[in-house]
Amino acid sequence: MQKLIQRVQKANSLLCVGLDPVGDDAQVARRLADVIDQTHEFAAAFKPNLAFFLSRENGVQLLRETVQRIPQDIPVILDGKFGDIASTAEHYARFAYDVVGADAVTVNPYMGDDAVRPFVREGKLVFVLAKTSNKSQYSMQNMALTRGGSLAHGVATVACRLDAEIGGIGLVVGATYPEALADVREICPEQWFLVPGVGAQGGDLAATLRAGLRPDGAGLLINTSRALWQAEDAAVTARDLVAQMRELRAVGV
Ligand SMILES: O=c1ccn([C@@H]2O[C@H](COP(=O)(O)O)[C@@H](O)[C@H]2O)c(=O)[nH]1
Repeated sequence: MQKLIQRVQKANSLLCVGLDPVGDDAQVARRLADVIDQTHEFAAAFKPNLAFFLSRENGVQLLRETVQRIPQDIPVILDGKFGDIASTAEHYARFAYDVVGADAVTVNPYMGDDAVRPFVREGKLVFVLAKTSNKSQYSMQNMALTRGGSLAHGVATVACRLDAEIGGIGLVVGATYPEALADVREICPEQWFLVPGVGAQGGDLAATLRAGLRPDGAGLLINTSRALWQAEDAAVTARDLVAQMRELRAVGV
């Protein structure tokens, strides 16, 4: 958490650079290095997506090398969407933190809080999927709870209660549903949100910041992956995004 706060302040940025590498092995290694080198100045965090590494031979090695290339003061969020019973989750946690060297993970909380707790460690941050950015999320996440509100609201309530109890919990909330983002912010006023969906998925940056920024102008990590991977000049794309964020934060969106 401290590392994240320091990085956000130092870079004056809320940009999370997503690393979803596609292409043949030689291209991918080169492109990963280029994207990291060109964007790290603007990055509040990096988010490698585990699936894109596991789908290639030597993917774990490539992931470790990728994390090692990222400057040490920039948090790395391993987007694995882990979610299994505690005894198994402990092994995922060891993989993410001890093998890969990540500072944070994403976790699917469907199996309950014992699927989340093993990831909580001193200095680490666990982003729990609450309201995702994909179109079909509504079939699960809009389900009405008997006590009122939706399943997404229920998850947010449990996540920030868990944060109050043990600390180190953030939430994943997509940029594609700003009204839902505002609802989750109301339920969890203090927590950090990892917000994917700006870029290829069409999420609106201004609406996202308006809905989710905390009064201190922080609390959001805005992720974009394909838009940077495919960019002709990733540095320019990252710099422009960060410039927009700074402007919007300065005028209090
Ligand atoms: O709700 C979610 C949770 C995670 N993701 C992941 O974020 C990136 C988004 O990539 P873009 O290319 O910027 O669309 C990707 O790794 C997803 O698996 C998400 O999109 N939505």
